[in-house]
Amino acid sequence: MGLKEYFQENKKHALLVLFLMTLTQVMTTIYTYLTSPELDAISKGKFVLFLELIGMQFVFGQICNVSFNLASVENTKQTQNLFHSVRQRILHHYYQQPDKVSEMENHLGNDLQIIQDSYYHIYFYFLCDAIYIVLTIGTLFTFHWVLVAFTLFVTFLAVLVPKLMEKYTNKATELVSSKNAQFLNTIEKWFDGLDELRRYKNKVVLKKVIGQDSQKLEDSEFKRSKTMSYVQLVSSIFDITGRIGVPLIAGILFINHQVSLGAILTAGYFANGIFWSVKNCISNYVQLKSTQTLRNIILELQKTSNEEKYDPIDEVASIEIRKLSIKYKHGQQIFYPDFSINLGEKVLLTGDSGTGKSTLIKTLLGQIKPISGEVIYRNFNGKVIHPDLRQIGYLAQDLIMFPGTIKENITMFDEKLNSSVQTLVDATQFSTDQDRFKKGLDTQIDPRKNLLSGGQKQKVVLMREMLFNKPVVYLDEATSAIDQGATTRILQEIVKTKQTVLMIAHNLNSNQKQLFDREIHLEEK
Ligand SMILES: Nc1ncnc2c1ncn2[C@@H]1O[C@H](COP(=O)(O)OP(=O)(O)OP(=O)(O)O)[C@@H](O)[C@H]1O
Repeated sequence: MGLKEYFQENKKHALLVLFLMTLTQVMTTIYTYLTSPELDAISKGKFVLFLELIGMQFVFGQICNVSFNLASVENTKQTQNLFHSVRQRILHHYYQQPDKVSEMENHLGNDLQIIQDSYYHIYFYFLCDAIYIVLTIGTLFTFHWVLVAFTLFVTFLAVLVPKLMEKYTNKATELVSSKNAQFLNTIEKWFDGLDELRRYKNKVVLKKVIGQDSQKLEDSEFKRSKTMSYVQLVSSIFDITGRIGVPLIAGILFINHQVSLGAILTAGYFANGIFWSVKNCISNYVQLKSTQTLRNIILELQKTSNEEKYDPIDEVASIEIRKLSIKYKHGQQIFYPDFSINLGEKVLLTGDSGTGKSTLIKTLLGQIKPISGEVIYRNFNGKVIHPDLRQIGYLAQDLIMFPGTIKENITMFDEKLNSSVQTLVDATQFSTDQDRFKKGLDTQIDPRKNLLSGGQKQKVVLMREMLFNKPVVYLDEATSAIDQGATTRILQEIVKTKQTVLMIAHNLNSNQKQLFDREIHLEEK
């Protein structure tokens, strides 16, 4: 992510910014240059010419002022449009490959802010300075070539510095980003359990872990700014040498009658301008380069969002597991018996706690990779297929609710489905629950607050599942908090469908169990 993307966002607009920048610097150069004929005019007693030159200087100064501010505003507009597109693409990436939320937050917040402040914002001033340096060095030629040679020599030395420091500054910026990600990650993990910490009055542990990561983040920020300061220190040495050197050489040339009196003063102004700009360019270049790794990461995130090719989920005719075993990092190996589930079958999965029921479903969903054996999905011809496992209906034990009304949580915000909701309310016996809320199904839900009871949440998510009627559905304790009567009614609805269903449940009575085609019972091995 860099200048290329900046231009691609809106070429015409980017060119306008470049034009306004160049105009600003041309006007600044002329503005400064006019000091020389002004001084020559006044020293020769030509007062009218002197006034005319002052008038011209005023006009050029104003044009410079207007064009600079316009360029700055237009640059912000272009950058913000680009960032909007980048945010959309990053969101798309995480939508397809849901990694950790804190990682996405870090990219969308902190990393984009670093790129904004240390790249696009800086680039604007970097280019302004670079254009100014080229123009003023060119103008120095009109005085004497020795001035140009000296300026180029000092500039060359000054440019070498950031090249040599690049590796260190880049590393320092990366460190800030990774420490920030770690900090957000810690906050996310610990704040989920905030109520529990309050319950046990354990603020100390929270302060300690957050404090440790915050300190690391602070240290990395300090290290980065220390590295940047060293670069600035070295470039200041060249800055002073250049500013004093140019008027000194111009003075010697004046004594030798090779330049006019006005040239000494103007060359001095130019030297100030050039070396001020060179100093800025160097520290800006270091900042620009320091964001390189980060910009590459953001660029990659935007690229990897291409959809993989999957077989449609409605082609699944059977699900088979063979010699499957799973092992968590610090856990025991779990072995599963071979079995297959055919199209439309309703299978109940039971077993003691910890025998690996939830793990099996996660493996069927491709969320966990087995250490041996395989999960095979086949189509109607018995051919192995690779369906998009994210399209399978899945009710995890942790139910996902969204900020919206109860109805929207059932229809997944698709208003066209509103008319089907009432049938589902009857099928899940949600009407008594619904009556407990003043606004019924239009009650707003805040996922962070427990407005709905466990059973009510399960009914809402079950209604969502029934409404979308996915060909394959995995249910993990989806009715565990629902009363027996409603559970029977819901199961009767589920077994009526054509869906292929695998359901984990431990609290079903024998009548409810009989609704299933068969039961697979897992045992500890
Ligand atoms: N993320 C994890 N990391 C390490 N071990 C895990 C993880 N998740 C589950 N386990 C372990 O794997 C084993 C199987 O867990 P799983 O949740 O699949 O069992 P289960 O049969 O669904 O249990 P329950 O009926 O209590 O929900 C357990 O011993 C558990 O401790």
